[in-house]
Amino acid sequence: MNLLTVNQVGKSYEEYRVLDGMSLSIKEGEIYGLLGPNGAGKSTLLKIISGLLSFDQGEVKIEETSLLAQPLEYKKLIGYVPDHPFLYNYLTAREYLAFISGLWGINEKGLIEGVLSTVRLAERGDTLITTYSHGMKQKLSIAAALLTKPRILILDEPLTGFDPPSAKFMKDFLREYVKAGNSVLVTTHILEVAQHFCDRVGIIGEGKLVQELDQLGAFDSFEDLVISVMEESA
Ligand SMILES: Nc1ncnc2c1ncn2[C@@H]1O[C@H](COP(=O)(O)OP(=O)(O)OP(=O)(O)O)[C@@H](O)[C@H]1O
Repeated sequence: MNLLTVNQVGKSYEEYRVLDGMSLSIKEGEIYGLLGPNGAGKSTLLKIISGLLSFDQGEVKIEETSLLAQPLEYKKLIGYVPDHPFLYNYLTAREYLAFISGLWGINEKGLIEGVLSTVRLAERGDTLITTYSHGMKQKLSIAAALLTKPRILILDEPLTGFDPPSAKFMKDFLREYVKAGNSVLVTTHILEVAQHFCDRVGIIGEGKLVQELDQLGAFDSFEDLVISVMEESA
């Protein structure tokens, strides 16, 4: 069953048409990787799907909840983790999560401790964010995204800058998350991550999806294939 549907989305930055007839569906329980050359529009699409950027045409929905028609309900169903998360450095993790919960109007006992321990930050929850490493900031950003119990997590380059234990933690965490009937959408330039971590990938070119691939483990020359698709659509 499709959890996320992007239908014929178009987006221009002034004269420049970044997305033009972009359509994409992500199934329940799936980790979907979005690939494409620099400047293809991956981050733009992620921001549109996350409800952070307006678009000129088309529609986006999670199951039957429409981004345009029911923005607040829609945004609770989605958790966005940017590559460089914006955090308040002079708050502690617990204070930051309390602040974000307040913005959503959430006051659920145990929720903050739950998300902190999910990302294994409970022990450092009372230290200032400014003292955190890149990986810890990413984990905190995920914890914040989990506060609304979203059905889809959207992550821009999620494994960049992680040490091997943190990268493994992140992959295991996301695999468990989709097993519970949720979905994950990631962008990555690392084709090994795309092939061995994602269930399916889509390649963007000329503002739309030019190819989707599944059963990724079966490809002997995945890298060559992806590069040739990108070059053909450049
Ligand atoms: N706010 C903006 N105003 C004008 N142009 C923008 C803006 N944001 C992005 N662009 C342009 O839109 C195009 C797509 O950018 P985007 O960041 O979505 O690409 P990307 O596929 O994520 O690239 P990368 O792989 O390099 O991260 C680029 O040409 C970029 O310069």
